[in-house]
Amino acid sequence: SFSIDQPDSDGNIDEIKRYVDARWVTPPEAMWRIFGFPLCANDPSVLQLPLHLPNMHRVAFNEQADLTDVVASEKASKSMLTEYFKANQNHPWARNILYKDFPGRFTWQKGKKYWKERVERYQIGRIVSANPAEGERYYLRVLLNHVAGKTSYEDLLTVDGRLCGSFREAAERLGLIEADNTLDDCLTEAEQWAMPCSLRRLFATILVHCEPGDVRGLWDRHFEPMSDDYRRSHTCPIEVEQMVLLDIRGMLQSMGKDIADFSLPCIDDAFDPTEGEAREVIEESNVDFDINDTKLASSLNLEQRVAYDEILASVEHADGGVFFVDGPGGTGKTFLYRALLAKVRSKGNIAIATATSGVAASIMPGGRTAHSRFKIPLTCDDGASCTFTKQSGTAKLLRMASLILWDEATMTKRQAVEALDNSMRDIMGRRDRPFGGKTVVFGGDFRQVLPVVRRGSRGQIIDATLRSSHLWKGMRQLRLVTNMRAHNDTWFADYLLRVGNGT
Ligand SMILES: Nc1ncnc2c1ncn2[C@@H]1O[C@H](COP(=O)(O)OP(=O)(O)OP(=O)(O)O)[C@@H](O)[C@H]1O
Repeated sequence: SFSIDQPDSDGNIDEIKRYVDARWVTPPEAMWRIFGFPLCANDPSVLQLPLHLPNMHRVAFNEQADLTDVVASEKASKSMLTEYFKANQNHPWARNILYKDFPGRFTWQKGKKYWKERVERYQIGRIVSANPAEGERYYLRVLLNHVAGKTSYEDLLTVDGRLCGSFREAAERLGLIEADNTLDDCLTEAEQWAMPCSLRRLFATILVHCEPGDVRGLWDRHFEPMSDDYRRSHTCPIEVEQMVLLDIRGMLQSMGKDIADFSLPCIDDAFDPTEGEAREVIEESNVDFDINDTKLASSLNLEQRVAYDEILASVEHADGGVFFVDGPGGTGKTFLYRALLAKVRSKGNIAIATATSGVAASIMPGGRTAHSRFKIPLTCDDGASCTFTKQSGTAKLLRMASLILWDEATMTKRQAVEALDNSMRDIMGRRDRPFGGKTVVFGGDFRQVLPVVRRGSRGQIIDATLRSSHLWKGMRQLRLVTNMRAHNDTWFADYLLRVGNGT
Protein backbone atom coordinates (compact mmCIF):
# COMPACT_ATOMS: atom_id res chain seq x y z
CA SER A 1 0.00 0.00 0.00
CA PHE A 2 1.11 3.57 -0.37
CA SER A 3 0.19 6.90 1.08
CA ILE A 4 1.59 9.94 -0.66
CA ASP A 5 0.21 12.69 1.50
CA GLN A 6 -1.42 13.05 4.84
CA PRO A 7 -4.91 14.44 5.42
CA ASP A 8 -4.98 18.23 5.86
CA SER A 9 -5.76 19.86 9.18
CA ASP A 10 -9.50 19.28 8.63
CA GLY A 11 -8.87 15.59 8.02
CA ASN A 12 -9.66 15.83 4.26
CA ILE A 13 -7.70 13.75 1.79
CA ASP A 14 -7.21 15.14 -1.70
CA GLU A 15 -7.71 11.92 -3.70
CA ILE A 16 -7.05 13.64 -7.05
CA LYS A 17 -3.66 14.95 -5.89
CA ARG A 18 -2.87 11.48 -4.53
CA TYR A 19 -3.61 9.92 -7.87
CA VAL A 20 -1.43 12.41 -9.78
CA ASP A 21 1.48 12.12 -7.30
CA ALA A 22 1.40 8.35 -7.39
CA ARG A 23 2.47 8.09 -11.03
CA TRP A 24 4.61 4.98 -11.16
CA VAL A 25 7.97 5.05 -12.94
CA THR A 26 9.69 1.68 -13.24
CA PRO A 27 13.31 1.42 -11.99
CA PRO A 28 14.71 0.88 -15.54
CA GLU A 29 12.84 3.95 -16.81
CA ALA A 30 14.01 6.01 -13.84
CA MET A 31 17.63 4.99 -14.48
CA TRP A 32 17.30 5.68 -18.18
CA ARG A 33 16.01 9.17 -17.41
CA ILE A 34 18.65 9.91 -14.72
CA PHE A 35 21.44 9.04 -17.16
CA GLY A 36 19.76 11.22 -19.77
CA PHE A 37 19.68 8.47 -22.40
CA PRO A 38 17.47 9.20 -25.40
CA LEU A 39 13.94 7.87 -24.98
CA CYS A 40 13.17 7.61 -28.66
CA ALA A 41 14.83 7.53 -32.09
CA ASN A 42 17.34 4.85 -31.00
CA ASP A 43 19.41 3.66 -33.91
CA PRO A 44 19.54 0.97 -35.20
CA SER A 45 15.99 0.06 -34.33
CA VAL A 46 14.95 -3.47 -33.41
CA LEU A 47 12.26 -5.30 -35.36
CA GLN A 48 10.35 -8.05 -33.61
CA LEU A 49 9.94 -11.04 -35.90
CA PRO A 50 6.88 -13.25 -35.40
CA LEU A 51 7.27 -16.97 -34.92
CA HIS A 52 4.39 -19.28 -35.74
CA LEU A 53 3.58 -22.74 -36.95
CA PRO A 54 1.94 -23.08 -40.40
CA ASN A 55 -1.35 -21.14 -40.55
CA MET A 56 -1.07 -20.13 -36.91
CA HIS A 57 -0.19 -16.47 -37.47
CA ARG A 58 -2.16 -13.54 -36.22
CA VAL A 59 -4.59 -11.87 -38.62
CA ALA A 60 -5.99 -8.40 -37.93
CA PHE A 61 -9.37 -7.60 -39.40
CA ASN A 62 -12.14 -5.10 -39.09
CA GLU A 63 -14.84 -5.98 -36.58
CA GLN A 64 -17.57 -5.64 -39.22
CA ALA A 65 -15.73 -7.70 -41.83
CA ASP A 66 -17.15 -10.98 -43.11
CA LEU A 67 -14.92 -13.75 -41.76
CA THR A 68 -15.13 -15.85 -44.92
CA ASP A 69 -13.86 -12.85 -46.91
CA VAL A 70 -11.08 -12.32 -44.38
CA VAL A 71 -9.95 -15.94 -44.60
CA ALA A 72 -10.14 -15.91 -48.40
CA SER A 73 -8.08 -12.75 -48.79
CA GLU A 74 -4.51 -13.25 -49.95
CA LYS A 75 -3.16 -10.76 -47.43
CA ALA A 76 -4.47 -12.77 -44.51
CA SER A 77 -2.24 -15.67 -45.45
CA LYS A 78 0.90 -13.53 -45.26
CA SER A 79 3.15 -12.91 -42.30
CA MET A 80 6.78 -11.80 -41.96
CA LEU A 81 7.74 -15.46 -41.71
CA THR A 82 5.79 -16.74 -44.73
CA GLU A 83 7.09 -13.80 -46.75
CA TYR A 84 10.65 -14.53 -45.59
CA PHE A 85 10.24 -17.94 -47.25
CA LYS A 86 8.88 -16.21 -50.35
CA ALA A 87 11.77 -13.72 -50.41
CA ASN A 88 14.16 -16.68 -50.37
CA GLN A 89 12.36 -18.05 -53.44
CA ASN A 90 12.60 -14.72 -55.26
CA HIS A 91 16.13 -13.68 -54.25
CA PRO A 92 18.59 -16.56 -54.48
CA TRP A 93 21.38 -14.20 -53.29
CA ALA A 94 19.58 -13.80 -49.95
CA ARG A 95 19.60 -17.50 -49.18
CA ASN A 96 22.55 -17.27 -46.81
CA ILE A 97 20.74 -14.80 -44.55
CA LEU A 98 19.04 -16.13 -41.43
CA TYR A 99 15.49 -15.02 -40.60
CA LYS A 100 16.77 -13.00 -37.61
CA ASP A 101 19.27 -11.16 -39.85
CA PHE A 102 16.75 -10.44 -42.60
CA PRO A 103 15.83 -6.92 -41.41
CA GLY A 104 19.49 -5.94 -41.92
CA ARG A 105 19.14 -6.44 -45.67
CA PHE A 106 15.41 -6.08 -46.27
CA THR A 107 12.67 -3.76 -45.03
CA TRP A 108 9.24 -5.05 -44.12
CA GLN A 109 6.48 -3.35 -46.12
CA LYS A 110 3.56 -3.35 -43.72
CA GLY A 111 0.85 -2.33 -46.16
CA LYS A 112 1.60 -4.73 -49.01
CA LYS A 113 3.18 -7.33 -46.72
CA TYR A 114 6.45 -8.22 -48.38
CA TRP A 115 10.19 -7.90 -47.78
CA LYS A 116 11.75 -5.20 -49.97
CA GLU A 117 15.50 -4.95 -50.56
CA ARG A 118 16.95 -2.40 -48.18
CA VAL A 119 18.59 0.64 -49.77
CA GLU A 120 19.66 2.53 -46.70
CA ARG A 121 20.23 2.22 -42.98
CA TYR A 122 20.13 -0.96 -40.97
CA GLN A 123 17.78 -2.71 -38.60
CA ILE A 124 18.26 -5.49 -36.05
CA GLY A 125 15.87 -8.44 -36.08
CA ARG A 126 14.80 -10.44 -33.03
CA ILE A 127 12.64 -13.55 -33.26
CA VAL A 128 10.14 -13.53 -30.40
CA SER A 129 11.10 -16.02 -27.72
CA ALA A 130 9.55 -19.45 -27.33
CA ASN A 131 9.60 -21.69 -24.29
CA PRO A 132 10.76 -25.31 -24.73
CA ALA A 133 7.44 -26.34 -23.17
CA GLU A 134 5.74 -25.01 -26.30
CA GLY A 135 7.14 -27.95 -28.26
CA GLU A 136 7.06 -27.55 -32.03
CA ARG A 137 7.08 -23.74 -31.95
CA TYR A 138 10.29 -23.85 -29.94
CA TYR A 139 11.97 -26.28 -32.39
CA LEU A 140 10.84 -24.12 -35.31
CA ARG A 141 12.74 -21.27 -33.66
CA VAL A 142 15.83 -23.44 -33.23
CA LEU A 143 15.74 -24.26 -36.96
CA LEU A 144 15.19 -20.66 -38.04
CA ASN A 145 18.10 -19.53 -35.89
CA HIS A 146 20.50 -21.95 -37.60
CA VAL A 147 19.23 -22.71 -41.08
CA ALA A 148 19.13 -20.08 -43.85
CA GLY A 149 17.72 -20.05 -47.35
CA LYS A 150 14.58 -22.16 -46.82
CA THR A 151 11.69 -21.39 -49.12
CA SER A 152 8.77 -22.95 -47.21
CA TYR A 153 7.90 -24.87 -44.05
CA GLU A 154 8.24 -28.13 -46.03
CA ASP A 155 11.67 -27.06 -47.21
CA LEU A 156 12.62 -26.34 -43.58
CA LEU A 157 11.40 -29.82 -42.63
CA THR A 158 13.46 -31.44 -45.37
CA VAL A 159 16.85 -32.71 -44.25
CA ASP A 160 19.15 -34.51 -46.72
CA GLY A 161 16.25 -34.88 -49.13
CA ARG A 162 13.98 -36.51 -46.52
CA LEU A 163 10.84 -34.83 -45.24
CA CYS A 164 10.77 -35.03 -41.45
CA GLY A 165 7.53 -35.43 -39.53
CA SER A 166 8.19 -32.59 -37.09
CA PHE A 167 10.42 -29.59 -36.53
CA ARG A 168 11.91 -31.42 -33.57
CA GLU A 169 12.92 -34.34 -35.77
CA ALA A 170 14.41 -31.98 -38.37
CA ALA A 171 16.39 -30.17 -35.68
CA GLU A 172 17.59 -33.49 -34.29
CA ARG A 173 18.68 -34.77 -37.70
CA LEU A 174 20.62 -31.58 -38.28
CA GLY A 175 22.37 -32.10 -34.94
CA LEU A 176 20.95 -28.87 -33.57
CA ILE A 177 19.43 -30.59 -30.59
CA GLU A 178 20.64 -33.59 -28.77
CA ALA A 179 19.03 -34.80 -25.59
CA ASP A 180 19.21 -31.84 -23.17
CA ASN A 181 21.14 -29.61 -25.58
CA THR A 182 18.00 -27.71 -26.47
CA LEU A 183 17.38 -26.96 -22.83
CA ASP A 184 21.01 -25.92 -22.43
CA ASP A 185 20.71 -23.66 -25.48
CA CYS A 186 17.49 -22.21 -24.17
CA LEU A 187 19.12 -21.26 -20.86
CA THR A 188 22.34 -20.08 -22.52
CA GLU A 189 20.40 -17.80 -24.84
CA ALA A 190 18.27 -16.44 -22.01
CA GLU A 191 21.44 -15.73 -20.00
CA GLN A 192 22.29 -12.99 -22.47
CA TRP A 193 19.30 -10.87 -21.55
CA ALA A 194 17.39 -12.29 -18.60
CA MET A 195 17.88 -11.31 -14.96
CA PRO A 196 19.03 -14.09 -12.58
CA CYS A 197 15.56 -14.29 -11.06
CA SER A 198 13.99 -14.88 -14.51
CA LEU A 199 16.64 -17.52 -15.22
CA ARG A 200 15.72 -19.34 -12.03
CA ARG A 201 12.06 -19.24 -13.08
CA LEU A 202 12.99 -20.58 -16.51
CA PHE A 203 15.05 -23.34 -14.87
CA ALA A 204 12.08 -24.28 -12.67
CA THR A 205 9.79 -24.25 -15.74
CA ILE A 206 12.18 -26.56 -17.57
CA LEU A 207 12.25 -28.95 -14.61
CA VAL A 208 8.47 -29.09 -14.47
CA HIS A 209 7.54 -29.14 -18.15
CA CYS A 210 10.50 -30.41 -20.17
CA GLU A 211 11.59 -33.54 -18.30
CA PRO A 212 15.35 -32.93 -18.64
CA GLY A 213 17.42 -36.12 -18.40
CA ASP A 214 20.46 -34.63 -16.75
CA VAL A 215 19.10 -32.20 -14.17
CA ARG A 216 22.35 -32.03 -12.21
CA GLY A 217 24.38 -31.24 -15.36
CA LEU A 218 21.95 -28.49 -16.31
CA TRP A 219 22.22 -27.07 -12.78
CA ASP A 220 26.04 -27.17 -12.81
CA ARG A 221 26.31 -25.48 -16.20
CA HIS A 222 23.89 -22.66 -15.45
CA PHE A 223 24.34 -22.15 -11.74
CA GLU A 224 26.63 -19.14 -12.13
CA PRO A 225 24.30 -16.87 -14.13
CA MET A 226 21.35 -18.00 -12.02
CA SER A 227 23.15 -16.87 -8.86
CA ASP A 228 24.59 -13.55 -10.10
CA ASP A 229 22.42 -11.40 -7.86
CA TYR A 230 23.01 -13.42 -4.69
CA ARG A 231 26.78 -13.55 -5.29
CA ARG A 232 26.85 -9.76 -5.28
CA SER A 233 25.40 -9.56 -1.80
CA HIS A 234 26.81 -12.76 -0.25
CA THR A 235 30.39 -14.02 -0.29
CA CYS A 236 29.93 -17.53 1.09
CA PRO A 237 29.45 -19.90 -1.92
CA ILE A 238 27.45 -22.42 0.13
CA GLU A 239 25.07 -19.71 1.26
CA VAL A 240 24.63 -18.50 -2.34
CA GLU A 241 23.89 -22.02 -3.53
CA GLN A 242 21.32 -22.48 -0.80
CA MET A 243 19.62 -19.18 -1.66
CA VAL A 244 19.29 -20.18 -5.31
CA LEU A 245 17.90 -23.57 -4.28
CA LEU A 246 15.41 -22.00 -1.88
CA ASP A 247 14.18 -19.62 -4.55
CA ILE A 248 13.77 -22.42 -7.08
CA ARG A 249 12.00 -24.51 -4.45
CA GLY A 250 9.47 -21.72 -3.97
CA MET A 251 8.84 -21.52 -7.71
CA LEU A 252 8.46 -25.30 -7.98
CA GLN A 253 6.03 -25.26 -5.08
CA SER A 254 3.87 -22.69 -6.79
CA MET A 255 3.79 -25.06 -9.80
CA GLY A 256 2.73 -27.91 -7.52
CA LYS A 257 6.11 -29.73 -7.47
CA ASP A 258 8.59 -30.66 -4.77
CA ILE A 259 12.28 -29.86 -5.23
CA ALA A 260 13.17 -33.17 -3.57
CA ASP A 261 11.87 -34.95 -6.69
CA PHE A 262 14.74 -33.54 -8.74
CA SER A 263 18.40 -34.49 -8.40
CA LEU A 264 19.61 -31.11 -7.19
CA PRO A 265 21.89 -30.33 -4.23
CA CYS A 266 20.09 -30.75 -0.91
CA ILE A 267 18.62 -27.85 1.01
CA ASP A 268 20.31 -27.43 4.36
CA ASP A 269 17.73 -26.61 7.03
CA ALA A 270 20.22 -24.26 8.69
CA PHE A 271 19.91 -21.92 5.71
CA ASP A 272 16.18 -22.24 5.39
CA PRO A 273 14.54 -19.34 7.21
CA THR A 274 11.16 -20.63 6.09
CA GLU A 275 11.56 -24.06 7.66
CA GLY A 276 9.98 -25.60 4.60
CA GLU A 277 6.92 -23.36 4.63
CA ALA A 278 5.31 -22.54 1.26
CA ARG A 279 6.33 -19.24 -0.27
CA GLU A 280 2.76 -18.02 -0.59
CA VAL A 281 2.16 -18.58 3.12
CA ILE A 282 5.35 -16.75 4.11
CA GLU A 283 4.62 -13.81 1.81
CA GLU A 284 1.12 -13.45 3.16
CA SER A 285 2.14 -13.92 6.81
CA ASN A 286 4.74 -11.18 6.38
CA VAL A 287 2.32 -8.55 5.10
CA ASP A 288 2.77 -5.62 7.46
CA PHE A 289 -0.36 -4.11 8.84
CA ASP A 290 -0.45 -0.38 9.38
CA ILE A 291 -0.93 0.29 13.06
CA ASN A 292 -3.14 3.25 12.11
CA ASP A 293 -5.51 0.87 10.33
CA THR A 294 -6.23 -0.90 13.60
CA LYS A 295 -7.65 2.40 14.85
CA LEU A 296 -10.04 2.73 11.90
CA ALA A 297 -12.52 0.39 13.59
CA SER A 298 -13.33 3.09 16.13
CA SER A 299 -14.36 5.59 13.44
CA LEU A 300 -16.60 3.31 11.36
CA ASN A 301 -20.08 4.64 10.72
CA LEU A 302 -23.14 2.66 11.75
CA GLU A 303 -23.51 0.62 8.54
CA GLN A 304 -19.79 -0.12 8.38
CA ARG A 305 -19.86 -1.16 12.04
CA VAL A 306 -22.68 -3.68 11.41
CA ALA A 307 -20.76 -5.19 8.50
CA TYR A 308 -17.50 -5.21 10.47
CA ASP A 309 -19.03 -6.99 13.46
CA GLU A 310 -20.86 -9.60 11.36
CA ILE A 311 -17.79 -10.46 9.33
CA LEU A 312 -15.52 -10.66 12.36
CA ALA A 313 -18.01 -12.86 14.18
CA SER A 314 -17.91 -15.24 11.23
CA VAL A 315 -14.08 -15.19 11.24
CA GLU A 316 -14.13 -15.91 14.97
CA HIS A 317 -16.46 -18.93 14.61
CA ALA A 318 -14.37 -20.23 11.70
CA ASP A 319 -17.41 -22.01 10.32
CA GLY A 320 -17.82 -20.16 7.06
CA GLY A 321 -19.88 -17.27 5.85
CA VAL A 322 -20.13 -15.57 2.49
CA PHE A 323 -20.83 -11.84 2.45
CA PHE A 324 -21.43 -9.22 -0.18
CA VAL A 325 -20.65 -5.63 0.76
CA ASP A 326 -22.86 -3.58 -1.52
CA GLY A 327 -21.98 0.10 -1.58
CA PRO A 328 -21.98 2.85 -4.19
CA GLY A 329 -18.67 4.69 -4.77
CA GLY A 330 -17.47 6.61 -1.73
CA THR A 331 -19.48 4.75 0.91
CA GLY A 332 -16.30 3.49 2.54
CA LYS A 333 -15.91 -0.10 1.29
CA THR A 334 -12.12 0.21 1.14
CA PHE A 335 -12.15 1.88 4.54
CA LEU A 336 -14.03 -1.13 5.93
CA TYR A 337 -11.66 -3.64 4.26
CA ARG A 338 -8.64 -1.88 5.75
CA ALA A 339 -10.15 -2.08 9.21
CA LEU A 340 -10.98 -5.79 8.75
CA LEU A 341 -7.57 -6.69 7.34
CA ALA A 342 -5.77 -4.89 10.15
CA LYS A 343 -7.90 -6.59 12.80
CA VAL A 344 -7.37 -10.11 11.47
CA ARG A 345 -3.65 -9.61 10.74
CA SER A 346 -2.96 -7.95 14.08
CA LYS A 347 -3.99 -11.24 15.71
CA GLY A 348 -1.37 -13.07 13.64
CA ASN A 349 -3.98 -14.64 11.34
CA ILE A 350 -3.92 -14.66 7.56
CA ALA A 351 -6.24 -12.35 5.65
CA ILE A 352 -6.06 -12.49 1.86
CA ALA A 353 -6.89 -9.20 0.13
CA THR A 354 -7.73 -9.33 -3.56
CA ALA A 355 -9.53 -7.24 -6.14
CA THR A 356 -10.55 -7.74 -9.73
CA SER A 357 -8.36 -4.91 -11.01
CA GLY A 358 -4.73 -4.21 -10.12
CA VAL A 359 -5.48 -0.60 -9.18
CA ALA A 360 -8.08 -1.57 -6.59
CA ALA A 361 -5.78 -4.33 -5.30
CA SER A 362 -2.92 -1.86 -4.85
CA ILE A 363 -4.85 0.32 -2.41
CA MET A 364 -5.41 -2.57 0.00
CA PRO A 365 -2.44 -3.54 2.18
CA GLY A 366 -0.94 -6.72 0.71
CA GLY A 367 -3.50 -6.67 -2.10
CA ARG A 368 -3.17 -8.85 -5.22
CA THR A 369 -5.43 -9.33 -8.19
CA ALA A 370 -7.86 -12.19 -7.66
CA HIS A 371 -6.73 -13.90 -10.87
CA SER A 372 -3.13 -13.94 -9.73
CA ARG A 373 -3.77 -14.96 -6.11
CA PHE A 374 -6.30 -17.70 -6.86
CA LYS A 375 -4.75 -18.80 -10.17
CA ILE A 376 -8.01 -18.40 -12.03
CA PRO A 377 -7.77 -19.46 -15.69
CA LEU A 378 -7.95 -16.58 -18.17
CA THR A 379 -10.90 -18.10 -19.97
CA CYS A 380 -13.30 -19.63 -17.53
CA ASP A 381 -16.41 -21.62 -18.48
CA ASP A 382 -19.19 -22.95 -16.27
CA GLY A 383 -17.88 -25.59 -13.90
CA ALA A 384 -14.24 -24.47 -14.20
CA SER A 385 -11.76 -24.67 -11.33
CA CYS A 386 -8.64 -22.71 -10.43
CA THR A 387 -5.34 -24.06 -11.73
CA PHE A 388 -3.59 -24.68 -8.41
CA THR A 389 -3.22 -28.23 -7.15
CA LYS A 390 -4.17 -29.57 -3.74
CA GLN A 391 -0.50 -29.82 -2.74
CA SER A 392 0.48 -26.33 -3.95
CA GLY A 393 1.44 -23.36 -1.81
CA THR A 394 -1.71 -21.53 -2.91
CA ALA A 395 -3.91 -24.36 -1.64
CA LYS A 396 -2.07 -24.37 1.67
CA LEU A 397 -2.45 -20.60 1.97
CA LEU A 398 -6.17 -20.76 1.28
CA ARG A 399 -6.63 -23.54 3.82
CA MET A 400 -4.82 -21.43 6.44
CA ALA A 401 -6.59 -18.14 5.68
CA SER A 402 -9.08 -16.81 8.22
CA LEU A 403 -10.56 -14.24 5.86
CA ILE A 404 -10.65 -13.82 2.09
CA LEU A 405 -11.59 -10.46 0.56
CA TRP A 406 -12.45 -9.88 -3.09
CA ASP A 407 -13.16 -6.27 -3.99
CA GLU A 408 -14.78 -5.22 -7.28
CA ALA A 409 -16.36 -8.68 -7.54
CA THR A 410 -19.14 -7.01 -9.52
CA MET A 411 -16.69 -6.49 -12.37
CA THR A 412 -15.67 -10.10 -12.70
CA LYS A 413 -17.53 -12.90 -14.46
CA ARG A 414 -19.42 -15.18 -12.11
CA GLN A 415 -17.55 -18.16 -13.58
CA ALA A 416 -14.32 -16.84 -12.00
CA VAL A 417 -15.96 -16.70 -8.55
CA GLU A 418 -17.50 -20.13 -9.12
CA ALA A 419 -14.07 -21.49 -10.09
CA LEU A 420 -12.73 -20.33 -6.72
CA ASP A 421 -15.74 -21.89 -4.99
CA ASN A 422 -15.18 -25.23 -6.77
CA SER A 423 -11.49 -25.30 -5.86
CA MET A 424 -12.07 -24.25 -2.27
CA ARG A 425 -14.67 -27.00 -1.72
CA ASP A 426 -12.16 -29.43 -3.16
CA ILE A 427 -9.09 -28.41 -1.12
CA MET A 428 -11.05 -28.02 2.10
CA GLY A 429 -12.67 -31.42 1.59
CA ARG A 430 -16.11 -29.92 2.32
CA ARG A 431 -18.03 -30.14 -0.91
CA ASP A 432 -21.32 -29.25 0.76
CA ARG A 433 -20.21 -25.82 2.02
CA PRO A 434 -19.80 -22.71 -0.14
CA PHE A 435 -16.08 -21.94 -0.42
CA GLY A 436 -15.37 -25.03 1.67
CA GLY A 437 -16.57 -23.28 4.82
CA LYS A 438 -14.29 -20.21 4.71
CA THR A 439 -15.27 -16.64 5.49
CA VAL A 440 -15.27 -14.90 2.14
CA VAL A 441 -16.22 -11.26 1.64
CA PHE A 442 -17.05 -9.91 -1.79
CA GLY A 443 -17.55 -6.24 -2.40
CA GLY A 444 -18.43 -3.92 -5.22
CA ASP A 445 -21.03 -1.80 -6.82
CA PHE A 446 -23.24 -3.02 -9.66
CA ARG A 447 -23.77 0.64 -10.63
CA GLN A 448 -20.13 0.78 -11.74
CA VAL A 449 -18.50 -1.41 -14.43
CA LEU A 450 -20.04 -4.82 -15.18
CA PRO A 451 -18.07 -7.80 -16.54
CA VAL A 452 -16.93 -7.46 -20.12
CA VAL A 453 -18.54 -9.93 -22.50
CA ARG A 454 -17.16 -9.36 -25.96
CA ARG A 455 -19.96 -8.51 -28.34
CA GLY A 456 -22.32 -9.72 -25.60
CA SER A 457 -25.99 -8.84 -25.51
CA ARG A 458 -27.59 -7.27 -22.45
CA GLY A 459 -28.83 -10.71 -21.40
CA GLN A 460 -25.41 -12.29 -21.76
CA ILE A 461 -23.81 -9.54 -19.67
CA ILE A 462 -26.40 -9.95 -16.93
CA ASP A 463 -25.87 -13.71 -17.03
CA ALA A 464 -22.13 -13.15 -16.52
CA THR A 465 -22.59 -11.09 -13.33
CA LEU A 466 -22.26 -12.41 -9.82
CA ARG A 467 -25.98 -11.86 -9.23
CA SER A 468 -26.75 -14.63 -11.71
CA SER A 469 -24.54 -17.10 -9.90
CA HIS A 470 -25.97 -19.97 -7.87
CA LEU A 471 -23.78 -18.61 -5.04
CA TRP A 472 -25.60 -15.27 -4.90
CA LYS A 473 -28.53 -16.56 -2.85
CA GLY A 474 -26.20 -17.75 -0.12
CA MET A 475 -24.43 -14.41 0.20
CA ARG A 476 -25.32 -12.27 3.18
CA GLN A 477 -25.96 -8.75 1.89
CA LEU A 478 -24.32 -5.90 3.81
CA ARG A 479 -25.38 -2.51 2.50
CA LEU A 480 -23.42 0.72 2.84
CA VAL A 481 -25.39 3.81 1.84
CA THR A 482 -23.83 6.91 3.41
CA ASN A 483 -21.44 8.58 0.99
CA MET A 484 -18.37 9.32 3.13
CA ARG A 485 -16.44 10.88 0.28
CA ALA A 486 -18.98 13.58 -0.33
CA HIS A 487 -20.58 13.76 3.09
CA ASN A 488 -20.29 17.56 3.02
CA ASP A 489 -21.95 17.70 -0.37
CA THR A 490 -25.25 15.85 -0.24
CA TRP A 491 -26.31 17.16 -3.66
CA PHE A 492 -23.26 15.52 -5.30
CA ALA A 493 -23.77 12.27 -3.37
CA ASP A 494 -27.42 12.14 -4.54
CA TYR A 495 -26.39 13.00 -8.08
CA LEU A 496 -23.88 10.12 -8.13
CA LEU A 497 -26.51 7.72 -6.90
CA ARG A 498 -28.99 8.87 -9.54
CA VAL A 499 -26.39 8.36 -12.28
CA GLY A 500 -25.63 4.89 -10.93
CA ASN A 501 -29.27 3.94 -10.63
CA GLY A 502 -30.08 5.39 -14.05
CA THR A 503 -32.88 7.57 -12.67
N1 LIG B 1 -16.04 5.88 8.65
C1 LIG B 1 -15.31 6.79 8.00
N2 LIG B 1 -14.79 7.84 8.63
C2 LIG B 1 -14.04 8.77 7.98
N3 LIG B 1 -13.78 8.73 6.65
C3 LIG B 1 -14.27 7.70 5.96
C4 LIG B 1 -15.06 6.67 6.58
N4 LIG B 1 -15.39 5.78 5.63
C5 LIG B 1 -14.85 6.22 4.49
N5 LIG B 1 -14.17 7.36 4.67
C6 LIG B 1 -13.45 8.16 3.67
O1 LIG B 1 -14.31 8.31 2.53
C7 LIG B 1 -13.57 8.25 1.32
C8 LIG B 1 -14.15 7.16 0.43
O2 LIG B 1 -14.01 5.88 1.06
P1 LIG B 1 -13.56 4.58 0.27
O3 LIG B 1 -12.47 4.89 -0.69
O4 LIG B 1 -13.33 3.52 1.31
O5 LIG B 1 -14.91 4.30 -0.51
P2 LIG B 1 -15.24 3.16 -1.56
O6 LIG B 1 -16.62 2.68 -1.27
O7 LIG B 1 -14.17 2.14 -1.55
O8 LIG B 1 -15.25 4.00 -2.90
P3 LIG B 1 -15.02 3.51 -4.42
O9 LIG B 1 -16.12 2.52 -4.74
O10 LIG B 1 -15.13 4.77 -5.20
O11 LIG B 1 -13.66 2.89 -4.44
C9 LIG B 1 -12.12 7.97 1.70
O12 LIG B 1 -11.40 9.18 1.67
C10 LIG B 1 -12.22 7.42 3.13
O13 LIG B 1 -11.06 7.74 3.89
